[in-house]
Amino acid sequence: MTADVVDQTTGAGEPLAADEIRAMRERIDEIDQAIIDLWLERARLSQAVGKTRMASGGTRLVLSREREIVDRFRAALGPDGTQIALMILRAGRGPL
Ligand SMILES: O=C(O)C(=O)C[C@]1(C(=O)O)C=C[C@@H](O)C=C1
Repeated sequence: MTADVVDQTTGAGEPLAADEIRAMRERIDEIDQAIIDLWLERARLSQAVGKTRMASGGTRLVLSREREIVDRFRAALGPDGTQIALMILRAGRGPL
C-alpha cells in the first residue's frame, strides 16, 4: 500500500524516511563525484602511458596488461566487472 502523502523528491511515504533518504543521497552524490574524478584521472594517466610507450618506439597497447585488469574487475564484481573494465580501458586508450 502507498502512503497518503508521498514526498515528491525522495518518493518516501514518511517524513523520517525522506530525511534518511536525503542523507544517503548526499553520500551517493559524493561517491558519484569521486568515481567521475577517478575515471578522468585514470583516462589521463592511461593516455600518458600510451604516449610515453609509443614515443619510445613501443606498441600502442599491451594486451596482457589489459587482460590482468579485466580479470581483476571480473573477480571483484562478476560479469558487470568485465563490462566496467572494458569501458574504463576504452576511456583511456580509445577503441580497439
Ligand atoms: O598500463 C599500460 O601499459 C597502459 O598503456 C594503460 C592501459 C590502461 O588503461 O590500463 C591502456 C592500454 C594498454 O593496452 C594497457 C593498459
